[in-house]
Amino acid sequence: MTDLTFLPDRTALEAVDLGVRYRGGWALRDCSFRVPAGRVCALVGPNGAGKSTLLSLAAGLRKPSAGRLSVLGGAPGGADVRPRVAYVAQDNPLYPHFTVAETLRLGRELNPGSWDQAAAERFVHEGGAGGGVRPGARVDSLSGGQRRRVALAFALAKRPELLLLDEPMSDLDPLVRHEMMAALMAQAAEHATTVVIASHVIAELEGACDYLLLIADGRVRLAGEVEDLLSAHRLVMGRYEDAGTPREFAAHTIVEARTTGRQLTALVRTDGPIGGHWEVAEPSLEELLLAHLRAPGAPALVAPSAEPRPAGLKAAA
Ligand SMILES: Nc1ncnc2c1ncn2[C@@H]1O[C@H](COP(=O)(O)OP(=O)(O)OP(=O)(O)O)[C@@H](O)[C@H]1O
Repeated sequence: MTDLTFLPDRTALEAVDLGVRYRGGWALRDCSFRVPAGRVCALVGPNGAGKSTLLSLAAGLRKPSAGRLSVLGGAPGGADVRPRVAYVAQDNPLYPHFTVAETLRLGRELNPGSWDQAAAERFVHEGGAGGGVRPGARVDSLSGGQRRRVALAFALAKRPELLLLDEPMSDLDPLVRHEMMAALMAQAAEHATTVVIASHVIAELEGACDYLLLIADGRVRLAGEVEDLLSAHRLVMGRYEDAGTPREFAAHTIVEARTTGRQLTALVRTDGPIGGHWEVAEPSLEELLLAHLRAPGAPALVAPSAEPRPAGLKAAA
């Protein structure tokens, strides 16, 4: 985990009442949250939740229809913020007629102060199990996974303060996926880069991310330190043959309860002990996320570290 002792109060993303409306309706609605700097934040939610919309707002490619978003304390896409942010969209925007070497040369010219050519080349060419990419290869001759590798190299070599990644591993083979995730984590740790990574692959996020933003239907459902969110919940299991809710659960918030035969499994939000005969454990990240995704009516939980501090937004206004 990144040592944050030297980043006491900085904020990477801060949203207050943020909304984006397309023709078909609201893609994001009343979103308020904060992601402190130096975190590796998982951005999770079902298809159509608004994850890509949020990342494109943070990259300055789209304007909010309501509310405000600040990025590294400034306006998204602003002249002082843009050079400090790298964004890898789902479709790997690269120039198709450039070679890989030309693409990296462009990166160096666009980012003269910060570009790390050695890291870019290492990232692109050192493909384990044949995943490396030749410098002379044209971008439009690359496979989807090879193109993704070049796009990630381009973003990492910029040495951004904030790295926004939209489904970065989706078309990579398992070995390259592993290698890329390790490189991302190394970058985050060495340079205290804030990473916001949208992904549906929870196994990939578990262990890598220390912060979580779960959105569903355009609204924030969970936000905060992964550790805090996990410890605010309990997975409760046991035999239960009665109708209705077990009385021991009455003092707690039930996120989701399911019965299989006589076995009841519930995810409960609690800050106190759960009495009775129940087997109680802290959920895994996957159990926490799946229960919330299956229970869209459960109340939202925004941990104190993820609450926006409106003073921080003045800079972006
Ligand atoms: N350019 C657009 N015009 C109109 N509606 C859009 C546009 N882009 C996204 N939407 C709608 O906004 C909502 C959120 O889309 P978004 O792509 O942000 O979701 P997502 O969480 O990234 O989904 P996925 O996991 O499928 O990539 C969806 O209902 C989508 O149909």
